[in-house]
Amino acid sequence: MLGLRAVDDVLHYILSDAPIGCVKSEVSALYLGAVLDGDVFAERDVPPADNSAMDGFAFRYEDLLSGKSLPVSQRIPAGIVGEELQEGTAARIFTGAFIPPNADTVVAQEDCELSGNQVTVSAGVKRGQHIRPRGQDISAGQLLFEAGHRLQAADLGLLASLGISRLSVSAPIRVALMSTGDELREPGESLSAGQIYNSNRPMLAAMIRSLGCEVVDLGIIPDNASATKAALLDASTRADVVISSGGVSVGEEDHVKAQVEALGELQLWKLAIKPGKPLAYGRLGAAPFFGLPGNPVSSFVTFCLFVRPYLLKMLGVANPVVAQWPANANFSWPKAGSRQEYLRARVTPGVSGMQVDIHPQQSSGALTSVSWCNALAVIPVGVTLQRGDHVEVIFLRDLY
Ligand SMILES: Nc1nc2c(c(=O)[nH]1)N[C@H]1C(S)=C(S)[C@@H](COP(=O)(O)OP(=O)(O)OC[C@H]3O[C@@H](n4cnc5c(N)ncnc54)[C@H](O)[C@@H]3O)O[C@H]1N2
Ligand code: MOO
Repeated sequence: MLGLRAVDDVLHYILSDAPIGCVKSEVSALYLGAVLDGDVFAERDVPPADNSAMDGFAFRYEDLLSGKSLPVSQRIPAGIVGEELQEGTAARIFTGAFIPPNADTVVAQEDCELSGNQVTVSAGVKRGQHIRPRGQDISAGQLLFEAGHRLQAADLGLLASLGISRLSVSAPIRVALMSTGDELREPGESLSAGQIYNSNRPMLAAMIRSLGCEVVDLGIIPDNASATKAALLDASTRADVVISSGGVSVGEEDHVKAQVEALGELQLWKLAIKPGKPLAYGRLGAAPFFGLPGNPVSSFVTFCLFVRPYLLKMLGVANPVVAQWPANANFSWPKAGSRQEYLRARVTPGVSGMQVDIHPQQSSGALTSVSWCNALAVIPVGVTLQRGDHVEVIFLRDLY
């Protein structure tokens, strides 16, 4: 008998059930969200040589002690290697240019006076100033990333600074996406009476792609047993993971669950969560299956909380579960619920910490609340809140 299961138990169960090691590795051009297959060590120093942090002049510190003007003996733009600096002379130098041998100090041009070819320093100087030393950012041999790290934008820049454009990463997971419902039409099509537009498809597809996975888009599937069965079968042969939305509740028009049971195995159904109670999880042959509830907010929340960490775990990410942060409720929650609630919330900084407001419309059909929010506020089972009470939030920016 499958009852209402607690959110944390379900998360623990599905993550320990996620097939790991089945995703192939491939040497690939690097991209946002790529998951590294092995540790990455630096093979060189960055920057590769001492270089100037300023546009100005490079000197031997000793030559500045007299305060006399010095002749400029060479000009070193970035990209040009200078010659050894002759004693008693200065080098014109630009930001990023390598410091010539024998020079040890740079003075910004604002602190110098140039008269003809003679330069005089007009400010106090410290030995070694304005020089970025070789290896200041990265030293050869340094561990940069551990296996399972997901590349962020700055990581792509960091790897590029080492000359790395390709690495072994987890191959993208193919995720089949089907939207069930006779009432659904795609944007661009005209609507007849009783019909609505398919909002889950672009939303879920975007979230799947934001994880570096590929979408196998099966479009809209009608609400009948044979079409649902055929689509699930097709999906399970073409994809590594199958995701449907809609048709997982208890009505006789809800065919997904029965067909998953007929074709494979239903391992979980019905969670103590709001929105998203009828989430289904199981297997279609080798392919894991997630049946997300049709209500758009329920689809969004269950994808973020369960499917996202599951796909990341399959990709090899070590800690796929998103963090919850402490904040202060700027609302009251007088009625304790029997399901853990994920309220669409907006978190703003305040003098006494993060302040959390909730959207006035918390219906699981109201996507405006998701567009409006920057966080989900987590209200555990049986909890009531007064304004000012501690509440935990999940930031949406951590989910993409
Ligand atoms: N008698 C009961 N009825 C319902 C229960 C229940 O326990 N007993 N649970 C409710 C809860 S909670 C949810 S959540 C929904 C989930 O139902 P389904 O997953 O079967 O979803 P559908 O019935 O197909 O659709 C629900 C709702 O969402 C709209 N929808 C569906 N797909 C899309 C889409 N791709 N884009 C936009 N909107 C979509 C659909 O038209 C319905 O309005 O069940 C409750 N019922
Ligand atoms: O669990 Mo449902 O998603 O509340 O509407």
